[in-house]
Amino acid sequence: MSRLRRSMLFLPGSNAAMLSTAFVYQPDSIMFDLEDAVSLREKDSARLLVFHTLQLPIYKEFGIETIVRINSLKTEFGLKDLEAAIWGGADAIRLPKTDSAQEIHELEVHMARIEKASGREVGSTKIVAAIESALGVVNALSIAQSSPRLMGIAMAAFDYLVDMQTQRGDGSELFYARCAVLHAARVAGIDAFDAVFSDVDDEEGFLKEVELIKHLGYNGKSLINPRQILPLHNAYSPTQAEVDYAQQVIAAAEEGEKKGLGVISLNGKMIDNPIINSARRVISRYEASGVRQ
Ligand SMILES: CC(=O)SCCNC(=O)CCNC(=O)[C@H](O)C(C)(C)COP(=O)(O)OP(=O)(O)OC[C@H]1O[C@@H](n2cnc3c(N)ncnc32)[C@H](O)[C@@H]1OP(=O)(O)O
Ligand SMILES: O=C([O-])CC(=O)C(=O)O
Ligand SMILES: [Mg+2]
Repeated sequence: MSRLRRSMLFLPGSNAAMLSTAFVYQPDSIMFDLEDAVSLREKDSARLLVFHTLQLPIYKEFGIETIVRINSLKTEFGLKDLEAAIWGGADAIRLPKTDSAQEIHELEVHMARIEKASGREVGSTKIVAAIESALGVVNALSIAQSSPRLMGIAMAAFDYLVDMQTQRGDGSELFYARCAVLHAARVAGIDAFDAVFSDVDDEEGFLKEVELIKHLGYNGKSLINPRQILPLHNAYSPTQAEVDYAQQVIAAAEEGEKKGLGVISLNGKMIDNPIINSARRVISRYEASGVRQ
């Protein structure tokens, strides 16, 4: 199974206390933000802080993937952010407000140059493209297929909903975009991350949203608060009943194969390849993250 990316925890790159302690919460990925969570007057100091934090061995020791959200390359900060992220050793760059594949191609050229200069293997730094506009949603497939560096695309709901001239409601306002981004990711064979849920005190609302995006097929979600990590990981772990059933399916499939049967039956239900593959996915999720508590 590929790397687990259920939780991607955002934190403001200007917040020294959060930067030095966030590993204790053990998200799958941590995202040092240099874009919208950092004020204009803190852009330079935040970049320096993030550069130094990336070099702390503790994030690697905890197996946490490090991602830097840079400012757009159209701003005066973007290129400096990219230099700091790559020289600092970030695993991936999150490009905000990605509207086209062309923007990823421009980013790649700079990344290759900086990797060469810093002695990093060319191509080793990954990209996550954040989709934050109607144009980005319409272009999601070409964005998702634009580079072998892309490890995922992320739905960014705040800016997207402003562009759509609406706001957060019952989820119907995001349904088309969520599906489009997810389909693009699946066609491209990369991960899909859902949007931030901003009311950190509303655990019930958060879990409802997590159930929806998990059911749609998202790999995980961008988060803004450590209190959201455990409930998310737990929701993504299979239940004991799901694990038991998956084990029965795999045992029945192995038995059927020994007997040379193409189609087998378990408790009166037909078991075929899609069901066996889905059972294998449940088992690998269980092996990676345990059973739901
Ligand atoms: C639209 C966008 O662009 S979203 C992406 C950019 N936004 C962000 O990065 C915001 C990140 N999140 C935050 O800054 C904060 O969680 C807030 C402002 C949302 C809420 O802050 P608080 O109410 O102080 O959170 P809370 O009381 O749960 O904090 C508890 C502890 O977790 C820490 N913490 C909170 N959020 C984070 C975080 N994202 N990463 C790491 N640590 C965090 C706090 O520092 C605090 O630590 P302490 O107990 O050692 O003092
Ligand atoms: O990228 C994200 O997940 C958060 C964000 O900027 C947005 O929703 O506009
Ligand atoms: Mg945004």
